[in-house]
Amino acid sequence: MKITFFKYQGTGNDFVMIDDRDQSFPVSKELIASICHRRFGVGSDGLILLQNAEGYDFRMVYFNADGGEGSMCGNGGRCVVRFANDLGLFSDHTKFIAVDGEHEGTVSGDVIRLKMSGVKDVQRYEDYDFLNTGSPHYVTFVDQVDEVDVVNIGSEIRYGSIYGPQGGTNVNFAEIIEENHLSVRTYERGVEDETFSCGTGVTACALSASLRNDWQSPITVETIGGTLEVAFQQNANGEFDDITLIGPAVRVFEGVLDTTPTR
Ligand SMILES: N[C@H](CCC[C@H](N)C(=O)O)C(=O)O
Repeated sequence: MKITFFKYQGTGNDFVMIDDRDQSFPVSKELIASICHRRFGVGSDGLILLQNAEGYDFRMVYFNADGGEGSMCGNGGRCVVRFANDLGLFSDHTKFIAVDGEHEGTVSGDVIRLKMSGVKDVQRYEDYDFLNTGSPHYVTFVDQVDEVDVVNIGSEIRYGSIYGPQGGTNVNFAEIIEENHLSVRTYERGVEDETFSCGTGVTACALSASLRNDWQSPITVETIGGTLEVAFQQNANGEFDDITLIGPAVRVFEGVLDTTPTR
């Protein structure tokens, strides 16, 4: 079976994107993992299906590189907004549905803004915070993020901490560069590696830093793959809403997949 696909990336978090409005994509963990594989397939951190959804411009269905259906993906959400715009599904403002609920997005030149789910509960501990920004994130602050062994420490926390048994967590290491400015590296579950950027992780780090340092919105976050901005509001109960993830998302190429097994 031949399937046309597109490759998108947002700050170096890359995705295979498929227009699945006719729902013909043969979803299977093995097929998706083989497409995302960087040696045997196209190579990506995840795969996204754009489907029709009643009452919305589209539905985003996200899978991690291991082929498992993931929770929300912030950079993938920004990329699918760009994809839907490229397909002509909306002109500058869109409303779509994803696994964690409704999202809004806007396109203005190079910049994609994605409204994220609200965050009610931040579990705070001395050495780290744990919060769900659409996906679960462990956030710890370090002095020199460049020096961190992200893969080894990240996988230890992902599998070994109390978060391991419940489906695991993504693990973020954040360094404060100056007020309202962070540098973040992320170990992503489902990719089981460091990625160049993680949108829900960057969002989690920004919210955690604002709580710990009393910073106001917006917060700028450097990742390996580029710069993102997180804007938010905190209501009287301390909950975060109107969270927006802002940054570039671009189409890289298109191609045709042969879904007969590649290995
Ligand atoms: N890269 C994504 C996160 C994917 C989440 C996934 N790794 C999981 O929690 O299973 C992002 O930009 O938010």
